Amino acid sequence: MAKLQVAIDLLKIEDAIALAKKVAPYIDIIELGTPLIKSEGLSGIRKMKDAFPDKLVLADFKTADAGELEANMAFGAGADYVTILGTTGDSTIAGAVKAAKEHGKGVVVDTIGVKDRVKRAKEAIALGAAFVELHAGLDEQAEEGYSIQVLIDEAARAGVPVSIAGGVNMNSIAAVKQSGVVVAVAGAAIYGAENPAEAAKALKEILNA
Ligand SMILES: O=C(CO)[C@H](O)[C@H](O)COP(=O)(O)O
Repeated sequence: MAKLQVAIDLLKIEDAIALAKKVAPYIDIIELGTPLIKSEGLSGIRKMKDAFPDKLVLADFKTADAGELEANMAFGAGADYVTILGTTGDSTIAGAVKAAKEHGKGVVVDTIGVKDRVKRAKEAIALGAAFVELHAGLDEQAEEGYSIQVLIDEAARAGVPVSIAGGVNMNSIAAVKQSGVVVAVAGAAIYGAENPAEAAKALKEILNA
């Protein structure tokens, strides 16, 4: 069954933890978004893990270099997963995987900016990534003509464990599930909802159906 990951793109850890408290019953992975980590630092990861010791916590570092060092920083602060950019060289991913193995944690490779996401996903899994995020970032989503369908089609033919991020919401979640993802990532559809708990519950119900 696909997991539900909430991407928390807020800037204050107190707000992020308050949101996570509302949605936790329906969420498998709590993601500290890149802006949140830049705003709050490693202590934000520690605070989130301390508040939710039974949840998987993902630090969306989007690391571009020094993979082993940065992954060690994330895992040392309590993260269960760290993201590494797929546009980096293989050695950066391999370094992060080495750190993940030492900590018993996982690396997620983020395909933001990658031209051939399916090809890179296969390479990243071969390097030891836990799963690969087929991702259209906030800027790409804002571009004219963007459709999450591209990611859904790629997930269906990837043949390796992938998540989808970039516009997962009530309109797309059924197709996202159908594509065979291991994780569906929802940010604005949850943190921007009038009732985040209801939004997370509704997404989770479709994933579980
Ligand atoms: O990592 C991110 C941006 O780089 C976002 O958290 C991710 O794209 C989620 O997007 P959305 O709010 O559309 O669900």
